[in-house]
Amino acid sequence: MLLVSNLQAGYDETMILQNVHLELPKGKIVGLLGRNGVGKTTLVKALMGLLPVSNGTIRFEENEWKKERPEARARAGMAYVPQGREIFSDLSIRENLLLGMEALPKSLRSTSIPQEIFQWFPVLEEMIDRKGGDLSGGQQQQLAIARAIISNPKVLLLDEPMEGIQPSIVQLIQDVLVKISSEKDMSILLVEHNLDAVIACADQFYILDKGQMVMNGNCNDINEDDLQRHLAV
Ligand SMILES: Nc1ncnc2c1ncn2[C@@H]1O[C@H](COP(=O)(O)OP(=O)(O)OP(=O)(O)O)[C@@H](O)[C@H]1O
Repeated sequence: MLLVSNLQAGYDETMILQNVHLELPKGKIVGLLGRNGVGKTTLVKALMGLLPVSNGTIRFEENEWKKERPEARARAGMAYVPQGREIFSDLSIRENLLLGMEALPKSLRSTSIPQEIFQWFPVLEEMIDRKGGDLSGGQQQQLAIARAIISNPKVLLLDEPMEGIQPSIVQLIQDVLVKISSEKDMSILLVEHNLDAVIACADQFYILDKGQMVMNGNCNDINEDDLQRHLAV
């Protein structure tokens, strides 16, 4: 679905990512782990077209992404939930969700919110007219994910969705991710610090260290000692 080869990207003169390889198969959840500042967000931004790529390739289905803008990537089926969520605080849950449908072609847009969104995240229906800024952190994160998946993307990029969220909501988000990846055949890249969250819901994992992929594999075969070597601060 998404294949990254030899990717090099960074900010102005500072290269952060070096020869990065990553494969996100259709309908699978891939965890991207790494310590603070190793380049996880930089990679996600490069995939979404928010940062230029200096070298290497990003293939999405049959296309090679080069200079396509984020809006074009969104229309083609990529959705992104940035770290810190970035929901619209002054808009209601309903208005935030309706804005999420803007990524769909006009002919597919609806004026009503698909019921499945509320089956996954019931609290959003209960509080539908409440402003985004008046929600708890966990409720805002549910809204941010719901807004991203409302357009039925093929690929969902999530940057640390469990950060600062209480355990019961972490569990709910993990369960929803597993459900939508299998029911909708959605490919999910889950950027995480938290190894337990990746083990709980991902199929495969990658570890980034100082801008390079140092380890990857299947979550069923994780050797936690090896992983901790790369993740310990
Ligand atoms: N806009 C920017 N301009 C210059 N350097 C930046 C910019 N944003 C990030 N960096 C640097 O790029 C490096 C990688 O940052 P990045 O945010 O990708 O790491 P990360 O792995 O996502 O970290 P965290 O887990 O803390 O979010 C860091 O050294 C950071 O200081």
